[in-house]
Amino acid sequence: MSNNENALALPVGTTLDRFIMRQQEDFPYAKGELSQLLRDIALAAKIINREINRAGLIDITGAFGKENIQGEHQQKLDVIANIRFKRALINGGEACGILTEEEEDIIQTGNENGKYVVAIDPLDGSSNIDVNVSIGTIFSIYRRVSPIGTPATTEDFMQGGRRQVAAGYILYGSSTIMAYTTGQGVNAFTYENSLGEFFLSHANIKMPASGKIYSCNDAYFEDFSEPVQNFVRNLRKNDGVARYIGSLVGDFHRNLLKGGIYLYPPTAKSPHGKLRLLYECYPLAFVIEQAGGIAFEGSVKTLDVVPQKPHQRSTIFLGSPEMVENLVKNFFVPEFIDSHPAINSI
Ligand SMILES: O=P(O)(O)OC[C@H]1O[C@](O)(COP(=O)(O)O)[C@@H](O)[C@@H]1O
Ligand SMILES: [Mg+2]
Ligand SMILES: [Mg+2]
Repeated sequence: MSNNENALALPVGTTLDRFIMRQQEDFPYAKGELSQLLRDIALAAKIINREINRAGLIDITGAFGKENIQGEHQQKLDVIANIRFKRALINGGEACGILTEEEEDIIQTGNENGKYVVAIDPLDGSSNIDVNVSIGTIFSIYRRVSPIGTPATTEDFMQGGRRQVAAGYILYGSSTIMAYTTGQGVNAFTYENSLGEFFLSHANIKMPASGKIYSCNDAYFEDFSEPVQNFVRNLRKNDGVARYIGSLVGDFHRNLLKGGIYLYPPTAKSPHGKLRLLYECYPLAFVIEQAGGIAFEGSVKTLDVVPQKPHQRSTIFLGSPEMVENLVKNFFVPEFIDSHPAINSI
């Protein structure tokens, strides 16, 4: 295209679809199933984006009136998002099973020839739904280990964080962004409402090595272990900037772009952490490692945590590498480091 033509008709950019197809070309054996799965997730995200944008105008705000497997009161949008993703994955045909925050058991999609399973947090940041604060979706994809042509099994989901073939999130904020990795870096796409398309807006994201931002719920500060309290105190003393939206996806995305650290240590209320390993911690750990950051559970890297149960919780410290290393190497007591040799791999 000539410069005049580009000046006359500004290029709109690379659509998510086109980017997925180009990435697929890197995998000569690929048949397009993972590409289709990513497109199915993007489609559900577009529909949820439309519903979130007009949530106050249609009766989809407030509590749904039931509790989920986590013992949390479901919001209507939690349930709606769960339905939308299930439907998109069932109709898409590539996922044989789904594990979702909103349901206890694995969902059999009926696509027994599907090669993948998806673990998903359909709506992240539920406490912010009705107050127009950024919320999100988090997803993690594995190639199944159970035989093709049979129902999905728990084993398909319990392969461990390093077996994810793709992971990412959608942020429904001032703009809607889908960011994901397939192990070849992290790219983010911004949704263009009028064209109904996601366009590449952040190519090959690299997280700043350090930063000033720390994100943790200060209300639990007294519960934090002394090393973590000292780490936060030290940040406060050294121009640290406290930012906590209370939506993991929102806090994560900001810190990914600006540098920073998100901490959800053990608390009295959540002694094993609050966040869920399979559909919150693992996927964001995959993304952050691909962007040059570190995700740490407290004694090992998050992606090296061995999964025990589908809905298990985990503590997490994830962010800019220098900040996580500083926490682990300078604030964790030597005895703790000695008794947790994996720390030295940080
Ligand atoms: O209110 P707390 O304890 O700080 O927890 C906030 C965290 O809980 C979450 O809302 C949990 O996710 P869900 O909303 O998907 O349940 C995170 O998004 C957020 O970071
Ligand atoms: Mg969540
Ligand atoms: Mg959720």
